[in-house]
Amino acid sequence: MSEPLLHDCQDRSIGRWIERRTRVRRVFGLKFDVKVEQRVSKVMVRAFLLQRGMATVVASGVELLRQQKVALRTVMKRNLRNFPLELRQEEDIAIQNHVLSADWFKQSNSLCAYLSCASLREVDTNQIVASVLQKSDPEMAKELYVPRVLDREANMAMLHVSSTADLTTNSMGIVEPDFTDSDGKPRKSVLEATEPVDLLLLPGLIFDRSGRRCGRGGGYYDVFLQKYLQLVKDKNWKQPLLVAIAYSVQVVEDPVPVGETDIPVDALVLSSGVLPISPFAQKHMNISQI
Ligand SMILES: Nc1nc2c(c(=O)[nH]1)N(C=O)[C@@H](CNc1ccc(C(=O)N[C@@H](CCC(=O)O)C(=O)O)cc1)CN2
Ligand SMILES: Nc1ncnc2c1ncn2[C@@H]1O[C@H](COP(=O)(O)OP(=O)(O)OP(=O)(O)O)[C@@H](O)[C@H]1O
Repeated sequence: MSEPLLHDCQDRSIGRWIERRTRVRRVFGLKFDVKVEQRVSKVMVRAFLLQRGMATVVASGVELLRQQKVALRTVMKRNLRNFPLELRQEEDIAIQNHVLSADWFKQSNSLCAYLSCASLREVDTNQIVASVLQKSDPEMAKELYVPRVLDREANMAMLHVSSTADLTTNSMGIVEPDFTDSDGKPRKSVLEATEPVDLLLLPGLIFDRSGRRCGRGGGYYDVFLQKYLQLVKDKNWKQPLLVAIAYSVQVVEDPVPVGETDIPVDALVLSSGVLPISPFAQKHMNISQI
């Protein structure tokens, strides 16, 4: 077998670590002619090999998919850490403006949105959440549901909030609502609601232009979406629009590896504009593709 050369890799993700210096390294018993500016960790090499189907690790099916995702997440978290703050802030503003000015957003009556966590380098949702909760502009007045983790088994609720006073930061640094409102009444939950939601704004770590999504590995959104889409089917409700918002660096060229439980998004909102992907999005978002 010819030995793969790490410096052949032109991926934006891995290319960052390539420089003019050449030296030979042994990783997983293979000899690599590597040009590195930083220490190449085993997980980087594994990501590179897995991406090219050259994995020396014996794994198949579900386990291979899990390893591919772990490797991709490691690379993407590093890319996000290296993404300059000023660019990130510019994209935060542009992305939220695209959402706030879109007809599909203005016309929605209810939505689920995540509450962004700065230390996780998630696309900021504060302007969107503030606009919805402000209630002074009738076009922006909407019912808002936000996630609340229930357990470590990937279960999460989407609970109704009507004010930022309803929110507190949990031990993981994620802002969440209490289970009860200020009157001590249980909050309305999307999975027990009598009305459908129109729109879901989803977080994620890695996306491709076909709408494949890879999250942080908890499975919380995949499980929630599976339950909610089943409810929609059972109740004969209208389909919600699944929209992910992402920084430019989070959209990769190669297909994101996915399994049967991964639910694709209908559209992406990037700093460059809205990218409708599914026929449903093409029909309802009413804009030309970017
Ligand atoms: N803002 C926000 N809220 C959310 C999610 C999310 O992704 N973003 N979730 C979506 O599922 C659920 C919570 N799931 C989470 C899963 C992982 C981590 C996290 O901190 N992950 C670290 C690694 C931690 C570790 O490996 O021990 C990381 O990704 O760096 C946080 C929340 C519900 N609420
Ligand atoms: N609908 C589901 N039912 C049961 N288990 C699931 C479901 N969806 C995902 N899982 C499990 O959850 C774990 C994490 O899944 P995955 O890596 O796809 O999460 P993720 O997409 O990164 O996270 P998230 O959905 O929270 O953004 C996997 O073990 C997966 O099998």
